[in-house]
Amino acid sequence: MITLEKVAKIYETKSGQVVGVDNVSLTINKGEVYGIVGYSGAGKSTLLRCINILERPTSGKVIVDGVDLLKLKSKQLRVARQSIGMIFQGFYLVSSKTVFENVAFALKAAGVEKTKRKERVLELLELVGLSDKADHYPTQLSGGQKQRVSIARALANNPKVLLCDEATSALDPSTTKSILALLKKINLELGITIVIITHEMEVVKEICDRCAVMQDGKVVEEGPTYDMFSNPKEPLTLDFIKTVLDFELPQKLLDSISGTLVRLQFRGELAEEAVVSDMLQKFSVKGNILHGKVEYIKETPLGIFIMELVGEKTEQEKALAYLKDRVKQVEVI
Ligand SMILES: Nc1ncnc2c1ncn2[C@@H]1O[C@H](COP(=O)(O)OP(=O)(O)OP(=O)(O)O)[C@@H](O)[C@H]1O
Repeated sequence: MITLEKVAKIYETKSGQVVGVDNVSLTINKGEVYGIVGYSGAGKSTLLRCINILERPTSGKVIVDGVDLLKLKSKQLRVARQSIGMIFQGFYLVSSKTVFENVAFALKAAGVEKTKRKERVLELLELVGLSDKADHYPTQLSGGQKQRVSIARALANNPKVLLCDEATSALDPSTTKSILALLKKINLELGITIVIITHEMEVVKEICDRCAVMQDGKVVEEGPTYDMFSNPKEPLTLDFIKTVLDFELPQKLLDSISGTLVRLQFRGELAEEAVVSDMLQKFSVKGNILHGKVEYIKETPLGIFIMELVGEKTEQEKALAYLKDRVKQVEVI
């Protein structure tokens, strides 16, 4: 659905050139929810804005739904942009217009006739759960409701792609969850491809099928979200993963450990969870669980346990070999 080929954006500033995006090549599949994460200044916004040419790349190719956007004249580009909706952290609603008018405006701008607009706006407000707020003004809405209006507006002209620029960063955790649930519904029911930029791994964990990690304008790692969480390759990816799966043990506890400290990681299905109790029955070792969690990465469980194995050295070694045989990832720490 979206192909970026060696996309670069270099800003010319008074103090010299600033690299926004540095030769990024990516493919985002139709119907996918794709996350782009990175710290502030990594180039996420610039890259996202290159997808709908809000930011014109200095070089490279941007192909959306088979159309090479950089080859289009400005009028053709305006039409092509109708199939790419966008929402922002700051909502950008028109404060002097009602919720209804804010959404209707997008239809008017696309040339939809007045009689058809009303029906479509009501349908969109129903989709985002705001049918009762049609006559309200943006100042009368909560942050989550404002984002719902902006989602309705972005979907007005039936886009194939929805770009989300830190869409939940200004929202509290529970409102974030409800907006992510709405985006999930839009992706599943309408088949819209979604690209989300965020610095929150919780967002990626919740809805992204695949994701990319950016630093200094480059993509440093990319892949299925589950693989990124269960087997991060780059230190930066690990940094982000740790914001969700932090397993640092207090130094005082570490100082008191006499046995072998083991970190087990597996898909948290029940059958595999029995590995630990099987191991404790088979060998003369005790296992003290010091930390344990099953996280759901887009609904697929990932179990991580840290335990201390205590007992005779040879029994510990046998127990460890047994664990290594049955569990995909076992690490002595
Ligand atoms: N209009 C501009 N003119 C000059 N430099 C810019 C411009 N926009 C972005 N940059 C620079 O490009 C780099 C990438 O910025 P960008 O906003 O894309 O990062 P980001 O990862 O989205 O950060 P944030 O999360 O803070 O928005 C930064 O060094 C930034 O200063």
